[in-house]
Amino acid sequence: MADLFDAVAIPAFTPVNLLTGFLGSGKTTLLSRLLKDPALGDAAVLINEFGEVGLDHHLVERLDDNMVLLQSGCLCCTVRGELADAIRDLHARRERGEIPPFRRIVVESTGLADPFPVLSTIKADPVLRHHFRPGNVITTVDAVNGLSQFDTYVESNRQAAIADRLVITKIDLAGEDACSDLIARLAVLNPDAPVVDACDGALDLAALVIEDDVPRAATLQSSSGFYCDAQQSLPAAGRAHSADFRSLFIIVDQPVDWTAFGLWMTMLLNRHGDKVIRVKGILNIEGEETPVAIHGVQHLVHTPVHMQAWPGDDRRSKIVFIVDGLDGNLLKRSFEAFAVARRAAEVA
Ligand SMILES: Nc1nc2c(ncn2[C@@H]2O[C@H](COP(=O)(O)OP(=O)(O)OP(=O)(O)O)[C@@H](O)[C@H]2O)c(=O)[nH]1
Repeated sequence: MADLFDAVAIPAFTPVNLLTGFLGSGKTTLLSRLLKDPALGDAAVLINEFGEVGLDHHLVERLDDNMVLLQSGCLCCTVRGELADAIRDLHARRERGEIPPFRRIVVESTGLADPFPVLSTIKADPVLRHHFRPGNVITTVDAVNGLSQFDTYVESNRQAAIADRLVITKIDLAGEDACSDLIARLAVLNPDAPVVDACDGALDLAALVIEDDVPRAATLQSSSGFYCDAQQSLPAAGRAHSADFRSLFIIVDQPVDWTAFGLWMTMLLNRHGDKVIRVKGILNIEGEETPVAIHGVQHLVHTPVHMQAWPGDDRRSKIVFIVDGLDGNLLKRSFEAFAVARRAAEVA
């Protein structure tokens, strides 16, 4: 196997790119696009998720030895050691020729991660610092929810402030005019980083990641001038996380009735969207061969996506909720009530 790999020159210091951005802002979507770019075909990927169970590595729909899931906690607090271990392990396996000789690592952090400790892990580790170096930090910012997230969550400010590239997502939903205040805020948080539109068809994805290349696409500018109250928008010091985030995980054994589920989720987000910061899941829908991925970000319900195949043998539906100040039992009871109501309707 090593013969196949010999031709690829491994850089003296392999860059480690951080892909960050608040919950549901489009990191995994951008990662999937990045990995399809031939210029990034030789990247190893580390994915970290907040919550008991990770789904993102399934949603990326690329599974190989160079894709590693860092689970069970947040990269900036509980799994920092795991990050260093995972990079060391990739390095050792590359040295032994056991995996394709990646020339870059892309780390997708949780939507709640503070990027500073993540980056310092690479610099501080006695082994890693001789073989790896920090690459560009790419931060996704949600055009629909971004401004209110800056106002509410210190994490999103830190993620934007450290970026080398700021990628605004969901402009297709928000409209360009609605983004000028957001762009103005970004100009205060991080005046040096180019701000680009994820939906821009001309966007050079590889240039987001590869250092020294300025992304080829129109850099966005605010039409309303660069006003912003810096005192409000800059990160506050203090706790690792700005709110009492909890994750909740529901598994459903039986195939789900799509109409009833859609109704339940829409009602949940209408009523509690301020507290349900993120919902994502892979559902086994009655009558469908392949799974459907669902996404909600606060009050916003995204269009469901039909996946090409089941990621493994487990055909149960799995849904992850990240809530801020919402009673998890209430949510579970509401879901059970929905399931019970459905069973009653089936019997009738
Ligand atoms: N319309 C639209 N939807 C988008 C865009 N970017 C992402 N989305 C949708 O937003 C939802 C969340 O996207 P993800 O890529 O999973 O977001 P994430 O940041 O990885 O989420 P977490 O890992 O949970 O923090 C999905 O339904 C995506 O399809 C965009 O530019 N336009």
